[in-house]
Parts: sequence; structure tokens; C-alpha cells
Amino acid sequence: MHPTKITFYERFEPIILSGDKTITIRDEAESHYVPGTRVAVHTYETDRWFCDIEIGSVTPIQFDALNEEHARQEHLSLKDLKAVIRDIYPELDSLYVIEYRLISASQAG
Ligand SMILES: CC(=O)Nc1ccn([C@H]2C[C@H](O)[C@@H](CO)O2)c(=O)n1
Repeated sequence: MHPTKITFYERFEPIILSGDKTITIRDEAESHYVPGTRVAVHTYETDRWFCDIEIGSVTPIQFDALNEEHARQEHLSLKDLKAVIRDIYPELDSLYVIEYRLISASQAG
């Protein structure tokens, strides 16, 4: 069964809902999303649903290969993106870029 839920840190909710953040970078454990499927997005902190996304693609990437295009898709500077990734995954070099598009959001979001 493919995964149908993903969590994001609450601080990223506004930028996800704006449609400006179109990728997330995760470890192997969270790499099993299937392109074309709908996934419910919840906050990591309180498990509150705030939107649904459709998965576009899942692509392996090495930390050192992260570039300005990934940063643009994350709506961060490359320096900040690398810092966020290193904060979440301190020792991990093998990562996955999950591309998505917003398909529906909560009224309150
Ligand atoms: C539990 C967990 O790992 N949750 C995550 C992981 C990543 N993100 C965000 C942070 C960055 O914008 C990208 C890159 O990983 O995805 C997150 O919100 N929650």
C-alpha cells in the first residue's frame, strides 16, 4: 500500500499553502510516495491536516548535488536549504526529492 500521508513542520505551512514550495527532501524511509497519488498533509507537531498534495515525482539525490533550483523549489536560499536538511538529517547524504503540487487546502490554513 502506498503512503497517503506526509507531515511538515508547522513553520512551513504558509509557504506550502501559497504554492511557492513545490518540493520536499526526505530520507529513504519517506521516499515511497507514488507519482500521481493524492497525499494528505498534516503538521508534524499536532498532526493537524491542512492540505492535500499530488505527488509529481520522487528522485534520489546526494546532499552535495543540491543546487539553486532545489532551493528555488523549496523557496529558500541554498545555504538555508542545506542548513535545514543538515538539521533534520545530520549525517545523511542519500536523500530523495519529492516534487508535488497543491490540490486542496483547509479554509483556516
Ligand atoms: C519528520 C520530518 O522529517 N519532517 C519534515 C522533514 C522535512 N521538512 C521540510 C523542511 C524542508 O523545507 C524540506 C526539506 O526536507 O522539507 C518538513 O517540513 N518536515
